[in-house]
Amino acid sequence: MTNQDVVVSEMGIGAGSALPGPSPALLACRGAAAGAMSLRYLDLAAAAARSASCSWVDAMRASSPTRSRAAAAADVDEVTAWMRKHPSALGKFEQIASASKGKKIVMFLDYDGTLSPIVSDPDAAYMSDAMRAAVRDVAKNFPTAIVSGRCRDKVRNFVGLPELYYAGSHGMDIEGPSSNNESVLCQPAREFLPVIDEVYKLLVEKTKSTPGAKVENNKFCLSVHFRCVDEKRWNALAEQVKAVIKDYPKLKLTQGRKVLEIRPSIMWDKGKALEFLLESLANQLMTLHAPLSPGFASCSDVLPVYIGDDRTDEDAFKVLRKRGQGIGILVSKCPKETNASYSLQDPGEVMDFLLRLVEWNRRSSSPAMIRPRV
Ligand SMILES: O=P(O)(O)OC[C@H]1O[C@H](O[C@H]2O[C@H](CO)[C@@H](O)[C@H](O)[C@H]2O)[C@H](O)[C@@H](O)[C@@H]1O
Repeated sequence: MTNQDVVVSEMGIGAGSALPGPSPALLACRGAAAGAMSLRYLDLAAAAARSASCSWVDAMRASSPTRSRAAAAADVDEVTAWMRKHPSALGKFEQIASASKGKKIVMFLDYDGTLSPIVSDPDAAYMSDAMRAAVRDVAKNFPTAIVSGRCRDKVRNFVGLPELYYAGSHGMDIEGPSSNNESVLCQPAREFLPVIDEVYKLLVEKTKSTPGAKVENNKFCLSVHFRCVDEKRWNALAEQVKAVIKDYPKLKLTQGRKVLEIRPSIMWDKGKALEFLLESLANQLMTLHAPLSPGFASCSDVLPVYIGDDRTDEDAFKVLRKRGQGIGILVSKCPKETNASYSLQDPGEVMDFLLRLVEWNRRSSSPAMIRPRV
């Protein structure tokens, strides 16, 4: 197998398989990106005829439409239908709260596009102080983990809360709260470190002729950023990336928001990280409250809530669906194919949801008020 055949797993392309058919909703977003409103099925056929790198580029456009594009994205009926399937987690807050009654919430939060707004410079994706305070409050109430494509150290520095769990490099680098003696808990791709460093250097060299291109070293994976590159050069840049990784059959390409990601072809993703963390966190809860019991993580007493905005978060949403346990919330302004059950529009709404959850937990765990007799 050559790397030309390797996979954009989030789009459902297996090695050597046909191109993915973007959903009508995705096409609508992409259609808006092109300034056209009625692409849909005709475009599906056209999309299938394009080259693999074109499909990456199309998928990247679809995954991160600009605000005006998103606003124009789909017609009202399509948005209404999508919202019916993935209602607002704020609008349905009472439903979510009642699903968590008697259960211990475990909170999983993606970083970019979920806690911080998407910005042009990946090194300047700061989280607001208000969001940091909200996440700190969440962590006081529920075990909380940040699950990110970023290098673990970088995302921990951005968030700045040592009491949390962090899963960096799309879950391939997991650490516990800094108070733990052994804070690194899981690094399933350790053997790939030298090859990732090698490919990083090659990609920097290869892409330096493309104005605006940026390669980010996320330790166990790499990101090639397209956001500041003229769209006319996107196909050529995708080709440059493919030309480098074709010699590395143990690496695969995936796609995110205006980014191509290069990572080890191991069966590990944000979904696996969620399962690993659920097991660790649940065991920790059990040692605090009752004797350790194996398999507690699958017990119905635990309610994982995962909030994320990107294709890579779909691996975690899928795990929740498969387990029939927990709540997946997609952060998106426009219809996207997703395994999440609920939606929020942007990091501002994520913060409102987190604050509401904290307030609900505070009220429901405080002793009932004793009314004076009259
Ligand atoms: O899993 P995440 O925490 O969502 O990380 C995914 C990627 O996020 C970052 O890139 C994205 O955000 C940047 C800053 O807003 C933006 O410039 C870029 O276009 C987005 O793709 C991060 O830089 C990547 O390394 C992560 O893989």
